[in-house]
Amino acid sequence: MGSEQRGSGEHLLELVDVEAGYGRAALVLRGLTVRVPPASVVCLVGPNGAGKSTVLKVASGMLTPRSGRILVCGKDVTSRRPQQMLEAGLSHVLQGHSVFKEMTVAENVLLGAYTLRDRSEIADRVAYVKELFPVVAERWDALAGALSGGQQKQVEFARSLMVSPKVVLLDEPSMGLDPKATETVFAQVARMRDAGTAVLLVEQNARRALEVADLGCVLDLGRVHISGPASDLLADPQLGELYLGNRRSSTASSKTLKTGSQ
Ligand SMILES: Nc1ncnc2c1ncn2[C@@H]1O[C@H](COP(=O)(O)OP(=O)(O)OP(=O)(O)O)[C@@H](O)[C@H]1O
Repeated sequence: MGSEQRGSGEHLLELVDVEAGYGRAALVLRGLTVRVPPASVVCLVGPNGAGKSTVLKVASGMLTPRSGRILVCGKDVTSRRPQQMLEAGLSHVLQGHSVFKEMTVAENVLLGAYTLRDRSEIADRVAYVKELFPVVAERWDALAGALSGGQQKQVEFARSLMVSPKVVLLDEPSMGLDPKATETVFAQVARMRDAGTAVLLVEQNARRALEVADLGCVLDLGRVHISGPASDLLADPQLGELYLGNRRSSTASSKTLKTGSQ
């Protein structure tokens, strides 16, 4: 087994040489390796259909890989079911809006605690998410449907944090939001990271997401095409033109970018 296939234990989450697809259709992920270090935001960018959301589905157990390994803190959790992945420390915030609009903010957030039995632990987590997301505290008893799209997204973040995950998997959190709400959501992603929860982030808004991220991976055709510090991806003129909508760019800093996996 090569070093690429062994878990280092230094990362919270590792997907190593993962191949995955849907049913009998062709593979979507073709030997992909992505690693999430502690207290970091790792952003996956790339063209439509590259397999970004599929990476998150594999990590949360919604899709079983055909080969490769998934490790959480060095422990092999490959092929576990969604609830077991949640228990291992991986919490998935799906694309689109998943709040229950006819329920209160409190009820929505507490749904994230359904696996917890200890009342004092639940109370501690409620206090934690209320502090992290002030709007959750302010609108605790309101119907979730009465909140704006950006506020509802923060309710989803709060729900995902109730189980004290090691890594939150965020799929397109800015989708459908106006620019102001998008800014709030990205600021909250940074706050989650700063408060100690690592984030694996998929975003169409690649430039803004890389500004928040520590590391970036450019996916293409189910593999990591380039990876490195997010600031270097942002500064790379070729990547800027191909993936970030730059017309032209001034600085090239490709020396810290790696072709392939992190
Ligand atoms: N449930 C599914 N069943 C069959 N094929 C699927 C399913 N979900 C995704 N795919 C296919 O897998 C490929 C990768 O999709 P995925 O959603 O992971 O890409 P993506 O990089 O997140 O794209 P986008 O930026 O458009 O969201 C696409 O060809 C897509 O059609």
